[in-house]
Amino acid sequence: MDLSSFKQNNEIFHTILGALREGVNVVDKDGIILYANQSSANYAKAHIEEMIGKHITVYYPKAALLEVLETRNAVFDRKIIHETNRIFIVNAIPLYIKGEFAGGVATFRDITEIERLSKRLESLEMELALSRMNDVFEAIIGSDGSLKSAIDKAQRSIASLGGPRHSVIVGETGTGKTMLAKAMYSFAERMGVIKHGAPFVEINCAQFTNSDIAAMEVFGTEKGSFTGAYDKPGLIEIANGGILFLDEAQALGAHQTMLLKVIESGTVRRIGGRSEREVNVIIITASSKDLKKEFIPELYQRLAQYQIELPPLRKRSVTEKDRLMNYFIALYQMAAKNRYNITLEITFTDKAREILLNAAYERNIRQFRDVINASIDSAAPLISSVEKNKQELRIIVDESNLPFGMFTDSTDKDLIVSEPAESLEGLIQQLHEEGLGPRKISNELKRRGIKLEYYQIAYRLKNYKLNSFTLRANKE
Ligand SMILES: Nc1ncnc2c1ncn2[C@@H]1O[C@H](COP(=O)(O)OP(=O)(O)OP(=O)(O)O)[C@@H](O)[C@H]1O
Repeated sequence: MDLSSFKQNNEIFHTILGALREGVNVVDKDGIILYANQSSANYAKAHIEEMIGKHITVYYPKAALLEVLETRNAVFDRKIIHETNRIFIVNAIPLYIKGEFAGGVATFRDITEIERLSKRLESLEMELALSRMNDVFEAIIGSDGSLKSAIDKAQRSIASLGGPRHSVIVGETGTGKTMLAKAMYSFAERMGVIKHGAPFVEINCAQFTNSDIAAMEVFGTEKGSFTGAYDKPGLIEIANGGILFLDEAQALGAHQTMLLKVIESGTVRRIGGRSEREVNVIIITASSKDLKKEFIPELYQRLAQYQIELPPLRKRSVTEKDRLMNYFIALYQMAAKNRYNITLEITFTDKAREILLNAAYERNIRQFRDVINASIDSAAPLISSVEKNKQELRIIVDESNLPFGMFTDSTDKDLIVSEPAESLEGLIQQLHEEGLGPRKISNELKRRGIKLEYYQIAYRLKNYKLNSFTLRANKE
């Protein structure tokens, strides 16, 4: 088949194909364009006349037709990202004339908008799933296991027939107290106990330098009560109609009596103020301390009825820890999808997973989450080195990616995760760059509680050098 015979034979088809909204390209067996319709020319931002006789790659560098010419097999529904960043869905078939291979024909459609919308839909679906997860108790991992009684109490404190009660959540740092308080808020909203959109006000009383300042924030101040004081509502007033979450409430010190008064009377008096203001607020206090020692007895008694206890991570079953781990991995994937539109497939090696699940975490679930994120960070490339338009990425996290301090050759059961969470690999490289040899690095690591022999370090350094050499060579 050549250009002139193609023209003579196909006048009618030219008219039909020219009217199609799909792009159509016909090439000979060398990839020279014999025919391109108007839609194809539009997509390529060219004129039909100039395209004819040129090689297909001039206008479509990643043309599926190239594969057809090479393999003589058809290609169906291939998604191709064009240089212009437009996405096409392409079908291409080999062309046989009188039994002889003569080239190929491709039809294609621009699906950029459809793709964009479907990605948006996907991310909205994920957001929705996540928002649901945040506001229903069932989505809290462990709600059907170690947190069952805590959640039962939380529900009762909000939706008992006698009206909502104030409560206290007790648990070590990072065990999910804030998360549970937020779930209680959503539950109260759903049950109609508070109005939809009612305030949820959260404050950590321990963040202030002393209990007087914390109290001024919580209860408000009245002008003239002390030099420089001005009229300012406290968080209790701001939370009126909703929920006030007082984290580390024991830090209110002697002002706990004021809190007790709010709970008893449903009124608040600002610091330095004379009048009482009515407030209708559900107070959820939280503490990581022994409340019997920390709260004034009356406040403790008042709240103890609804003392909701959250277990530390070490008391949670391996199955729950495993579910938590999968949940945090899913959150990581979701973040990459939303931010960079990249679908990550993250796999932890069995060994890495085992070490992570058996380590001890002083800051509980929060630290567990941070360690998982740091491990994935360490195994994943930086976004700057991810190929443009890359949509899928596979990440394997092995033990070398786990944060420093977790890695050990010993069989100790109690691995303590130390901070900062940096990768062991990174630390070795850093020490090496500071001029230390394998033996000195091994000693330094031992000092930091990591047992790694000098020959193991030498091996890692060799790999590191090879990698950085390859990197440099690629750049040059
Ligand atoms: N059961 C759970 N299921 C899923 N995620 C959880 C669970 N418990 C805690 N988390 C997550 O762990 C992290 C820490 O939880 P949170 O901030 O609620 O802890 P906390 O007890 O309030 O900590 P602190 O005492 O330091 O304020 C959050 O990212 C939270 O979403």
